Amino acid sequence: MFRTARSANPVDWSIRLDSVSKVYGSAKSPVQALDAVSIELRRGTFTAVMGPSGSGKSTFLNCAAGLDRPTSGSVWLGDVELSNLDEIQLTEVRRERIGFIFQAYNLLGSLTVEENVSLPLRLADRKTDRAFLREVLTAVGLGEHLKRRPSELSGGQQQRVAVARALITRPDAVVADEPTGALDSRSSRQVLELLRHVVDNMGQTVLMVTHDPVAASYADSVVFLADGRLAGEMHSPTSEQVASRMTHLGEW
Ligand SMILES: Nc1ncnc2c1ncn2[C@@H]1O[C@H](COP(=O)(O)OP(=O)(O)OP(=O)(O)O)[C@@H](O)[C@H]1O
Repeated sequence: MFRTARSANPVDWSIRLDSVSKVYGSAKSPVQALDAVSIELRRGTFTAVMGPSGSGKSTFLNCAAGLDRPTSGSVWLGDVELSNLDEIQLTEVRRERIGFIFQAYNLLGSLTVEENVSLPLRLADRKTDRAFLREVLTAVGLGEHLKRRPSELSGGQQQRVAVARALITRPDAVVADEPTGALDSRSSRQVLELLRHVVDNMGQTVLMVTHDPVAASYADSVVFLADGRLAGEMHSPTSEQVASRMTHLGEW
């Protein structure tokens, strides 16, 4: 249903939030995790989300990627409004149109590199395009390790498998929650350069939550959150500028 609408009516943004609020907890003691956040992430751009602890970054990412439903407001993935979807449709959208990268890699230990990467296609009952699989594995620098299992790879290599897995469905957007949080600085740099590469050379849209100003400096723009609200945006950021802005936002 949504596929037809997408091709008939292309839109500029990959992800769009219109006045999204999220309230957790009970009516007696509500926690306003997001407060009327509106933003448009254009296709083919790399956006980092930063903010003090508890400012709503993960909630923002989860709402943007359909992992959580806003209390009010609307979230669009291309021309599909996620709140109009039932749980089955939302699961399908997440599986086929969004690539996920988490801090803990979340690979399946019993599967090889190749099997981990093609798993989203098998789950969606889609045929694996061998040429694209090879292209993606080469892009992440793992073309020589197809038959290895995650335990035989370094943390950085495992995260690059996770990046390949996120790309294999050719999603509308890739969302990454602290993708370098568990990596040393060299492996972090490789993963960030890879995310930059998929934006610049594969036209992907990337949304990344991070605590690290150096990681944020790889993005085209940084969105700052404070107390669940948008607290500014920085284009072509340097790590020094990001660190300085964060210091002004409070403890982080
Ligand atoms: N499931 C939940 N139930 C109740 N409150 C929640 C829940 N998830 C998040 N919160 C609260 O919502 C607010 C925003 O949380 P969120 O995890 O989005 O912040 P964050 O910026 O990602 O934090 P951190 O940097 O520490 O990971 C916090 O006050 C948090 O305690």
